[in-house]
Amino acid sequence: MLRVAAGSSSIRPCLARGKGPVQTLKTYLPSQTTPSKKRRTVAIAERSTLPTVFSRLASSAAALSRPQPPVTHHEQPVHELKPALHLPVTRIDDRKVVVGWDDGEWSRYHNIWLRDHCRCPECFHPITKQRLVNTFDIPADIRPAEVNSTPEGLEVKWPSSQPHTSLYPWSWLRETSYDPVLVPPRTAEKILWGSRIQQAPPTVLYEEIMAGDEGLFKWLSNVDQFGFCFVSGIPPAAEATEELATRIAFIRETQYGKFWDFTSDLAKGDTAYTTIALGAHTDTTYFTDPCGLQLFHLLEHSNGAGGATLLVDGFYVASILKELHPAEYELLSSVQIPSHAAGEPGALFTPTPKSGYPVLRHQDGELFQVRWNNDDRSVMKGLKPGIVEQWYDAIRIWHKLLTSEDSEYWVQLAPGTAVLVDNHRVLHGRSAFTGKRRMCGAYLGMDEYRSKLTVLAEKYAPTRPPEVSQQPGVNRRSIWSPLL
Ligand SMILES: C[N+](C)(C)CCCC[C@H](N)C(=O)O
Ligand SMILES: O=C(O)CCC(=O)C(=O)O
Repeated sequence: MLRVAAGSSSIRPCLARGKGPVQTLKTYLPSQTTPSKKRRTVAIAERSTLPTVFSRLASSAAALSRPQPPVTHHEQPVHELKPALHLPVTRIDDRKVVVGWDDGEWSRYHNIWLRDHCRCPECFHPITKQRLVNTFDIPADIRPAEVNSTPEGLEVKWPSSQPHTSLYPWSWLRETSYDPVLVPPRTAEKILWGSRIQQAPPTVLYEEIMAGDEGLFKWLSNVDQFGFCFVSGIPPAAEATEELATRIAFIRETQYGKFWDFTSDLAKGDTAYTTIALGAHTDTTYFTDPCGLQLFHLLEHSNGAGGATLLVDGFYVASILKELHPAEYELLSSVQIPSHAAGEPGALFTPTPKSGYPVLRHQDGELFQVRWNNDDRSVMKGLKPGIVEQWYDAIRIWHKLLTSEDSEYWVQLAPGTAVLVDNHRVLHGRSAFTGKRRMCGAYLGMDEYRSKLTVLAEKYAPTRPPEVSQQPGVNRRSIWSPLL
């Protein structure tokens, strides 16, 4: 879900309608064989505690006109309307098991898929959450000997040649249903912003973060929503800043070192180590996997001026480009950009593939990464001749939007306040400066950041209680966690 922060753009009216650029979640269209989705009403008062209880229509002719699945031995024939615990209808259907839900949906699970996803302690390690069953020992044509709907879930008895009983909780089956997809992937709400974010930039107190995981969760949740978050009240020292960074995860070491403390002395072969202005960019575009987070803390700036920090929400600017210049958006989403870091004699970094990656990267139609550093861009050898000028037109429009007054958020950092930036979304830069300026900080890996946020969210914002109680002595994480 994308939302545009208040007053963020002159074109807001066209964005405001849908509360900003709204993600279009794929909508599943059931196959012809799927019975009507008309809701079945609950005929019997008693309902199980199961999150989804299949209930059967008792009387409406409309329901009976619908093709009914064959009655199996555990279904209550419609004429017997005695109170009973109603569970999802299940049946073996050649190479699949079919589950009928109380909302009229039907899910189909391939037999091989079910056997491969058994989570009993023999098949799935309860502590390490790793698969133990040998997928390749499962006969390709495996077929259940029996399926039963039980209050705990779908019970599958596998044939005597492979004797085994599996149990799949109903809500796990619903969550993982792929034919059809019943629960679309959850994406955290992103709040897109322009220059007016300066009125209320996300900020967390250093002491709150250092005091415990709740403060850390608040900090990272802000980064997840806004793409950046300030930390105020930090002791103006490199040591405290490094300690702050490692609250998230181990620091990602690069050719610039682990924790960096830099100034304009060209100690490293990069213009960051000079006094020149740096336009809005994301870092390490020359890595196959650009660094995930970047922490900046200005420790000193004396005898000079300038050196202001620039932040631009790449997702916000991309949403405007998509709205106003769809053809250029498409070019920035497809043309690969090669990149390099060649300022150190002992290193020459380029990504794999060497042809690089587009500025705007998508998964299932959703923008998930912005990669843009025009200074580090290599020779555009891969451009098709027929689109060279269009591509330059596209990056010119992109640059114009990035550098518009509406997009740029300028802030003068000072000792004691750091900023943590999602380097896959928010571009940063700085104005030229004079005098002695000392900046420290660190890179963190995207996977390490997402892991920490996920673990904190399990504790402070669980999406649902663990499906089944844990085996004693194992870690708190459910073997049925939707995150696995
Ligand atoms: C942050 N630190 C000063 C260590 C290095 C900056 C490197 C910047 C480089 N041009 C890039 O975009 O990756
Ligand atoms: O010096 C700064 O404020 C930022 C430098 C920069 O853009 C970088 O290190 O990537």
